[in-house]
Amino acid sequence: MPSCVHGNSRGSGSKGRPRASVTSPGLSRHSRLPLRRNAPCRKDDVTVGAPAAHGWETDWERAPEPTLARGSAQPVCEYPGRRPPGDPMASEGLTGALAAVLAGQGPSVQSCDSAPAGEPPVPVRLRKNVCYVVLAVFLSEQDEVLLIQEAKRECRGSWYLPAGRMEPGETIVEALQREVKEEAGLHCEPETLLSVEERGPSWVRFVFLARPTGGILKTSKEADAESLQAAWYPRSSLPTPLRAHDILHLVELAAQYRQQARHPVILPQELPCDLVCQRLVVTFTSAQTVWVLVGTVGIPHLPVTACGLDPVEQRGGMKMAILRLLQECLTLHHLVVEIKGLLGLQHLGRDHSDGICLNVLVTVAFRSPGIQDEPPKIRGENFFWWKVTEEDLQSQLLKRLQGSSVVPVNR
Ligand SMILES: C[C@@](O)(CCOP(=O)(O)OP(=O)(O)O)CC(=O)O
Repeated sequence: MPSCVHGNSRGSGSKGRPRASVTSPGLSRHSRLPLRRNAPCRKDDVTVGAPAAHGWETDWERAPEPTLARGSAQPVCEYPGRRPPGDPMASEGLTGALAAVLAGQGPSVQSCDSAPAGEPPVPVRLRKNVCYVVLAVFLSEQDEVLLIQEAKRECRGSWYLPAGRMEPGETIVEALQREVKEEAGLHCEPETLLSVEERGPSWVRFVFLARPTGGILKTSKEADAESLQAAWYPRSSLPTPLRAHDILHLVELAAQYRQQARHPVILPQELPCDLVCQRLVVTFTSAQTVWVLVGTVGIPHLPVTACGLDPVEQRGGMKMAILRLLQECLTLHHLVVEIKGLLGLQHLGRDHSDGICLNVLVTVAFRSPGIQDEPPKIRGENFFWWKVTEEDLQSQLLKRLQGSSVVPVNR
């Protein structure tokens, strides 16, 4: 049975009683911030994106004061009258959720564990307070790249990859297919996410490796406001001028992926979300043992942090939201935190739910080189370290960590 490790909560906060890491008017102290205005914020209201192999049937009643086991090296909380987070039911739920996230899927997001201070985050609105961009890299077997010639006044005549801003109500893949059809005349299917670029939570670009599935390449005779034409060029001799040189790195990413796929196919999961948020798989490894940070407010879950659209979080980028959550439970000054990249992406875009959830792999390690075979202490009751003991899951997670087998963010 996986063990859970809590920080010594007695000395911290309000007499060890668990508290919601995020408070919002009208919510009980033990709830998490609901993301969907019309969705109940039940404590265990989490559904797995894929058919729920591991249901969340547990009807958790928040126990009274947890008692600390005596004599244990690490204070291990026992919850009388409540299954402890290490309980097989909770562990099975966590195993299911982690397996789903590692498979590029993910539970839908109903609430978050951390949000910017002050007012609850406002729901995102595409083209109003967030801009999502889709971009396609087509790389033929002859190592040729599909480029389009821009028609816009400010960049007319320059060459770029097919790209464009998403429109309200469409999914990410629908936006990609629309932009490619408009600018290059081709039908396409995405093969995998290659990269995600962000300039803070209000501007995110999704870069895909894609393949043509039909249509007729747009020639200069079909020039219109979307583009002047499209053409294939050898990767070693792209036309000039380019609209921007940022696409050179993206073309190289595509070529590297073609040579050796560093991560499994990762495609957007059509799951609704109201905010720009990140579900974290925060890991600590020692030898071949791996722990994952788990949120305890409600039913044990992979923690979710909401990104703010305020100038501070804009300037700091989406990593700010990750560091904010970690600061709530860890003493970061003696730790090294590394954001490895994406395991998955969730968005639907219907019914005005324009949010996205990025499933992000993060590692935490001690700065000092000394041998540390236990994860860093956790402050408070809202999180604990879950030791992943299920063999297949543990080896999957270690493999992703060792190979950095994730979609890069801003790299
Ligand atoms: C990501 C871009 O470089 C290219 C896509 O922008 P466009 O101006 O081509 O968008 P549409 O008008 O919707 O087609 C723009 C940016 O945000 O940097």
